[in-house]
Amino acid sequence: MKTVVFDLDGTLADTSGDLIAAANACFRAMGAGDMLDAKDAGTALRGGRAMLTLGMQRLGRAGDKATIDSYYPQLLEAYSADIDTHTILYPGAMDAVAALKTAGYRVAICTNKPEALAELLLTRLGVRHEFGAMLGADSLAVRKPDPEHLFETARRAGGDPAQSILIGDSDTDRNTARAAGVPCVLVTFGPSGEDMAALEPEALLSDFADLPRIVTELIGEVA
Ligand SMILES: O=C(O)COP(=O)(O)O
Ligand SMILES: [Mg+2]
Repeated sequence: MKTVVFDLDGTLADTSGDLIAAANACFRAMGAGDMLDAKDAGTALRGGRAMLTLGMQRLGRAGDKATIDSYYPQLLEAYSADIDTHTILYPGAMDAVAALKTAGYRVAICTNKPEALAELLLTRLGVRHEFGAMLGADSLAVRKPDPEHLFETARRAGGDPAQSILIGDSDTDRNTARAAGVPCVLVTFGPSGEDMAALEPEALLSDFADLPRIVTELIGEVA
């Protein structure tokens, strides 16, 4: 069974606002001010450690890995307390998911967000039940860019891993798909949109309305 596997942050949802707020709560707890703002959305979509690392650089403490490690749990706690205040699904994302399911594809999510947070966010957004499987960063012993994370996501959705496709927004997603030997579609509507073409995905996606057609072109129709 052919499976369309989606990344979450920066692909299905713009989570950057709530992620930045959670990171700033940590910097305030350190006695610093808000170190990140909306212009740091690209860093936010790479996850909590990326945001803490950038803020510590701005504080002139770039090498302070111990502080980053010690504040990471606090960041996750702040984030889970306010996970869907600013977060929105990208326009047309769920219409594309519905169209893919109607066409017979399995749909699933493979994210490097911790599984419990991804579950919470998808449930709050009211869309968890739309996906046949959802694997997070800690669901397996490996995570993206290890291709097994993608393969196991497809399997748990009832799909054939070799007949999957990954829709993502980052070099991690691109590298995962390449290691898996499956096509990759990268979205261009996020903050790093103009950099996506340089990663040479099999297709670029600027509007979710185009996704069903692109998927069929790349992995074929469901028989
Ligand atoms: O939180 C991260 O590291 C990124 O999450 P993603 O894999 O859904 O983009
Ligand atoms: Mg992403």
